[in-house]
Amino acid sequence: MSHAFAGTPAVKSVGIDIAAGSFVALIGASGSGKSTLLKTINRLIAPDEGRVLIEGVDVAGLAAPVLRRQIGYVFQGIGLFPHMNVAENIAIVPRLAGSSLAAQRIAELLGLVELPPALAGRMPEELSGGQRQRVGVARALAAQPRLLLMDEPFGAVDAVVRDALGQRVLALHRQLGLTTIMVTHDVAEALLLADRVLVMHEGCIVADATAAQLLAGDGGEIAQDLVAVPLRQAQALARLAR
Ligand SMILES: Nc1ncnc2c1ncn2[C@@H]1O[C@H](COP(=O)(O)OP(=O)(O)OP(=O)(O)O)[C@@H](O)[C@H]1O
Repeated sequence: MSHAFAGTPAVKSVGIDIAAGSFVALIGASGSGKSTLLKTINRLIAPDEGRVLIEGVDVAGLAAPVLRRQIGYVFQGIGLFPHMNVAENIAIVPRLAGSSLAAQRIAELLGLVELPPALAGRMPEELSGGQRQRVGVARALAAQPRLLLMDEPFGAVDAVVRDALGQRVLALHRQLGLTTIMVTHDVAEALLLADRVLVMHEGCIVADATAAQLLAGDGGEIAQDLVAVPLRQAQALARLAR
């Protein structure tokens, strides 16, 4: 599958097969094509060449509401609607598909991301950055999707919140039996959460490995350059702690 913007290739003949139930992280330098690849899955971008199949069905042939119910999407920069309260934000995908969410279901979704039900009536501006990220995840899960796509879901929060959110998403991935694909700039996060790491470089996938394989030195030079950064930091911290 390929996609170019005004003649400039962003994704070049990428072919991947993702097993149901896996947690895949997509890492790589800025501009390497991660978001473009992710967006072809829920048709925010249509590939110029090739197809995206979900359980054998070409997404190009699915009606938008069907696709949105199947795929939860956590936007880069969260993207909560500022004029809607938390409950309305969470209910937006089912609403677009013509159904509503009961208050009890909103409370349940807030519970999944460890937020109190009382937050349902708050506006996004009245939430902390971490709480907004959690609402973004709850919204993505509202239509009970089987596939969860996340584009840099934990940007702009401190390391402690980021770690807690990552762990929560991993727990939900397991609990709900999701297939999860996450774009992240944080290589340590990718290694800690994902059972498969794809490394993109200039529109191509240059490595496809498990965290253990990458940490053992596999995956090639570009992958190893990325992995070296958190490894060096971890080693330096371990030395300091001695
Ligand atoms: N809407 C667009 N119009 C034109 N070019 C675009 C558009 N979106 C992305 N690109 C270009 O396509 C290439 C891949 O972008 P993409 O956003 O997929 O990269 P990325 O790896 O997700 O980057 P980042 O980590 O910075 O989010 C880049 O060169 C980018 O400038």
